[in-house]
Amino acid sequence: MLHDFYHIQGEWGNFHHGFVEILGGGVPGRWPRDMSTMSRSSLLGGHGRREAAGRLSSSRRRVTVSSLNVSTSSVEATNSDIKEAETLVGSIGVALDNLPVKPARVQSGIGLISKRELWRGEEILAVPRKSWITVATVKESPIGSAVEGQRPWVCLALFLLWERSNLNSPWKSYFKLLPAELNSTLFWSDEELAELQGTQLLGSTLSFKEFVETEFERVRSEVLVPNMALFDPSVFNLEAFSWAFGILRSRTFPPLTGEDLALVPLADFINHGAAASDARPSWELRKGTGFFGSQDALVVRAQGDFRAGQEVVMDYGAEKGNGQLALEYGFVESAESTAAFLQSQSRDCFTLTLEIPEGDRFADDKVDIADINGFGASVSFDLVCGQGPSEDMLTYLRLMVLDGPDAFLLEALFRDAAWGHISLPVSRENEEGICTAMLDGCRAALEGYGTSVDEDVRLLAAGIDDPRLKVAVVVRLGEKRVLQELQGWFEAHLARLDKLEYYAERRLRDLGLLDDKGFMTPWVFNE
Ligand SMILES: C[S@@+](CC[C@H](N)C(=O)[O-])C[C@H]1O[C@@H](n2cnc3c(N)ncnc32)[C@H](O)[C@@H]1O
Repeated sequence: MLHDFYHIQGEWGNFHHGFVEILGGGVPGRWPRDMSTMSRSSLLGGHGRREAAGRLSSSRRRVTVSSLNVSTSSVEATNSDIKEAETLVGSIGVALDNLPVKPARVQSGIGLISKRELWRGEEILAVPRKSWITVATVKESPIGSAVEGQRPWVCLALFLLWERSNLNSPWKSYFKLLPAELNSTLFWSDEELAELQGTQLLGSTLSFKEFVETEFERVRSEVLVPNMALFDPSVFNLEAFSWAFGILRSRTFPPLTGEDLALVPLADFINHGAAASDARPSWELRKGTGFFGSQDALVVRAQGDFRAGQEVVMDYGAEKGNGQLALEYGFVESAESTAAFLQSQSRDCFTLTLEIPEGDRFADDKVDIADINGFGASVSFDLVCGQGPSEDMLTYLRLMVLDGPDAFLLEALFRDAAWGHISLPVSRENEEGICTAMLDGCRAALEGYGTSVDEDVRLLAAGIDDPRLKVAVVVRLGEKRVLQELQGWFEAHLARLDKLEYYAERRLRDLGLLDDKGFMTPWVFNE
């Protein structure tokens, strides 16, 4: 089953839950089922490089991706793009002169530059609802009745394709400024994707492609074919639909997502950057009172302090790893230099999906215990460098491998307390079991990559000119670093199994039958 626009994530899925909850389809990272086949998504399937189709303005910029250092990107926003952006600001009812920011050419295409010093939390612009592109906008358009009942993102995608050829469109300037080519991995050629061999990003990318293709087929039969007079097949084709999907994924932010999905011209010129220090979202909805024409507005707030002349940036998602940035936006974040990059691992991510095997003889009890504690038969854990496995992940692992003499903890009598009991080591066998499972899984995953950590480090140090190749190297290196660290953690854990206290000792101690040094108390001894 395919899921909604914002939860289309495979099991990267919630590489922030949901990176690809596209469900189904051999996405790497699912343990134990795919332990041996992890990270071996097929590259077959003819996903050639796609040009955004349809009637595109010839003045379209090609936005290329930054890579190692987001500020090194080679992007071509022309002076006429900036003029167009200024026209756009006027056309959406915002007075450019009153704004503390202005559109400008920056290394990531068009961006916003501050005209004066800005403080964290300060409002930098507000775009009134009437200038947004929403489902309501689509409903009122000539294609409104044809898209009735479709999901918000589908409505908006079709509207984008419809409206960009409308010479009288109130968003004419906006459409001229949308990039014709996107760098999301969704638009990479087979050759480029081959550089992602073994990565979760490859799995997620292929899941995205499949999702978009399946959706397009459905939309074609439900909307396009029955309304041929409205939808010219040369404009409303898969390539164009994929482009529209890519535009929506890369230019919409909370809170205007899901049912409230909206494109907000001007607000979406803000680029991603590390200067953002405020955890609060940059996009904020201001409800209008209705009095004196006051209407809802999308307010963009500064997430950090900015000097005059500095580019104002926001964080597209502190929880997003480089793989997710590459998939959704076509760039990765890292430090200024290779050396600094190798130090910084904040965007290195790997999403591990664990599941209780259906064939486990205690599967029903285990799933029941997982359910009671807010987990399911399968759970995704986002792993990042420097943090080690979470307590929940260790507990879930212990539950997964619980067997033999420890299985009494699965009995109905213990149902409510079981999670608490297994949140600490249960037995040496159980703890060894989780280490072995994880070490096997890590090894299999690492073997699935086309290159080693050392090879990637050498490539980066030598300098990579091709921005997409850099993205690939940064992502695959990041995933491997997380896996290696995890491997190190479980190796060390395995070595300390003799020093851990297990369930049986804990019980005796709780009952006062074991002293602090682990010896039986005399009372027991005398028994
Ligand atoms: C919301 S738009 C921002 C406006 C965009 N720069 C433009 O020219 O229209 C998001 C897109 O901008 C680009 N972008 C944003 N931040 C970036 C960064 N830090 N490095 C490289 N590209 C970035 C990516 O192409 C991304 O998909």
